[in-house]
Amino acid sequence: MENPIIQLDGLTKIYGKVKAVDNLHLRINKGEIFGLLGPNGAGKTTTILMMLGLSDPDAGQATVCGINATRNPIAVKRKVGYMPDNAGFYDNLTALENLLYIGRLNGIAEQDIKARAQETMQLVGLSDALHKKTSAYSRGMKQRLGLADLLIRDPEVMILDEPTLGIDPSGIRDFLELIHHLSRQQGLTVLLSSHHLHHVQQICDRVGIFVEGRLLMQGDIDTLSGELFGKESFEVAVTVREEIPREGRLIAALQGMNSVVGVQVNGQTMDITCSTDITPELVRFFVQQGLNITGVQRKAYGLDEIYQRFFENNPKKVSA
Ligand SMILES: Nc1ncnc2c1ncn2[C@@H]1O[C@H](COP(=O)(O)OP(=O)(O)OP(=O)(O)O)[C@@H](O)[C@H]1O
Repeated sequence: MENPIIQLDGLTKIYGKVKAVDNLHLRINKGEIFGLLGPNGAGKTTTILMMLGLSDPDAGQATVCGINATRNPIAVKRKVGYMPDNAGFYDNLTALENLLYIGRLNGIAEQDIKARAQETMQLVGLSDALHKKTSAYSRGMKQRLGLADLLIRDPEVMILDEPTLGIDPSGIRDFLELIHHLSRQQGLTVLLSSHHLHHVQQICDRVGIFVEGRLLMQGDIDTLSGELFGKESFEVAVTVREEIPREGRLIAALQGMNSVVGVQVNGQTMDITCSTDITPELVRFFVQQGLNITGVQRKAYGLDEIYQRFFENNPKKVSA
């Protein structure tokens, strides 16, 4: 059900001759995790700054939590936590001291601050490192502390600019799971920008592909995949013990099956492209043919393929 907490209507920002953001319309629902994807210079940061009321649009408007961000930036800042890609802390202070400082700056009552800071550190999995100076924190720990910095202010929306940048691969998954968990547990709306498609894919409910200031596609992964791959949405690789002839009765029968779009033979593996997921029917077919299946793999198109296909279809956008 539609329940937009972020509404961008015709949002436009022009720098000289560059339309950094060009007539952007976007709705993000309460509790949703939305991924803003796009190459460098696409206009992601400019959009975020306008949503926070830190940059004035040349046309259109950004409404966040029902507040016009341009007219009332202070009210928006109370509802929205923003983590830039270079969030910094006072290195000579401990993590707890940093959070207490942020809590005070944000007007949290003195008698509540310590308990709130400790509770928030627990939420982000840093309870054991409360008294460590942030100079000794790894990049992954700093990003968790960055989340704590937002959460202590009890936001309704979190905007995270390239949150996984610089975190080692094993830490990225945990960090994204944490964002997902927090969003679901607290009903938090999350907008995150990223270049890392397969990371984003793990947790985003919907994504938008943003190029040269324009949102060119938006939707969940299945919808985007359907739009770009159409009839070739699924690929099933079936491996059998026997060598498969490249032509003949078997291939013709497969090609005649409903929703099969293409068949390719590679030794003992057949790659079958189809418009619907007919994996069970394919398995049954192979067994009926007396073949010994040793492996079945269904490949659904992910964001990497979606992105690649998008730019194949729109070569002009590659230069962006
Ligand atoms: N203050 C500014 N003055 C002039 N041009 C700017 C300014 N800020 C951004 N731009 C231009 O606007 C366009 C969009 O930039 P923006 O930083 O929003 O992109 P981005 O998608 O966030 O990219 P990145 O991932 O590199 O940060 C770029 O062409 C950039 O050069």
